[in-house]
Amino acid sequence: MLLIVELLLMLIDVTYYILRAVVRVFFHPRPKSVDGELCLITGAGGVLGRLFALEFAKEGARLVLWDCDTVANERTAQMARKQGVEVRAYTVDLSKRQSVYDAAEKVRAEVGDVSILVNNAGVVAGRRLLECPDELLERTLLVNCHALFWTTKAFLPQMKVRNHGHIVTVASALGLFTTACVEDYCASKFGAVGFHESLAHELRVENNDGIKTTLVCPYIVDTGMFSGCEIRKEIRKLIPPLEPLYTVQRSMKAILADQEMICIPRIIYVPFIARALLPWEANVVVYRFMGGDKCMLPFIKNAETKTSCGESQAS
Ligand SMILES: NC(=O)C1=CN([C@@H]2O[C@H](COP(=O)(O)OP(=O)(O)OC[C@H]3O[C@@H](n4cnc5c(N)ncnc54)[C@H](OP(=O)(O)O)[C@@H]3O)[C@@H](O)[C@H]2O)C=CC1
Ligand SMILES: CC1=C(/C=C/C(C)=C/C=C/C(C)=C/C=O)C(C)(C)CCC1
Repeated sequence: MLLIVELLLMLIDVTYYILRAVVRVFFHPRPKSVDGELCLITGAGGVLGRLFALEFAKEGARLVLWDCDTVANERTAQMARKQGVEVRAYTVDLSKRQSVYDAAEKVRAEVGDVSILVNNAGVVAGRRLLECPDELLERTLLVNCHALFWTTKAFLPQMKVRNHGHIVTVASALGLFTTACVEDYCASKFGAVGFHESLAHELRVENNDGIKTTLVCPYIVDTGMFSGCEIRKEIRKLIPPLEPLYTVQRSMKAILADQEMICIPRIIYVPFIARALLPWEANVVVYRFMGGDKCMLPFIKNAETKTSCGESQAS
């Protein structure tokens, strides 16, 4: 009897959450305030990181900016200060666990407890697997995936004490489905998605419901990180690369609405669902038709591969 009652209650909840998600497509819930919150953004010297910093500054958040590129990070800090908020910039190499823990200790001592963590930094090797130095492949995993563990371990304890906070993971559409020649990147972003989801479950199971999580999965963004990557011409018109500002503004809407996940644009949910529903070969023929199978070839050909922390190296 109890089982049947619980089953019915569960079905009512499922229906409620589906309807709520549909309604929220048309009517956005009121955004929460982050005024005065301490927000840490990784990769803040990069394109999306800088825009996240400026958007959070607009909302009145105090900022802690992390990047391995000191000059670019400081530039972001200067731009954000113009919005009248307190900003501290730190040079951190996210591929080194100790660098993350040391910087986190400094932040706690010099600024205070972080309540919003935006894990945004990311890299890609941009070479064919068999031609890529092991260190470059390893770096992708360290920065895009392992660093999430260290930043979260560093800042979650203080969020738990107050049962208040927000952890944002900037993953990728390539954390939900895959394409050729970006094995390092897909593995790291699938890892990021798995990490994020498990953490979200843990927070609920432990009743830390004041700590919110948001997973951001964008399609190609015009930041230069994947320059050359393109799909079939006719389909490109339907799904063009995203504008960086649009991507960050859509992400901000989701974050401020405490939305658990966002695919940008929404059409990206389709290949994500198709990957799970269709046989592998069926997905392959769709990818081939849309030019999704070879979309990275011009990118890896083109790529002047960046090595860790601002240096450059021709491929
Ligand atoms: N651009 C795109 O098409 C998409 C991007 N994304 C994700 O969005 C996020 C931001 O990307 P985007 O703004 O385009 O990329 P950028 O390269 O512009 O920014 C990434 C920033 O992270 C920094 N960074 C790299 N390695 C480290 C490290 N070891 N320690 C500290 N900082 C580091 C980079 O520094 P440096 O320049 O010195 O390497 C750079 O400033 C990434 O996670 C990316 O995977 C998701 C979907 C699509
Ligand atoms: C594979 C594939 C596609 C192309 C996806 C691309 C090109 C994704 C690029 C994502 C990037 C660059 C993410 C960075 O984090 C389509 C045509 C959408 C649908 C069919 C399957």
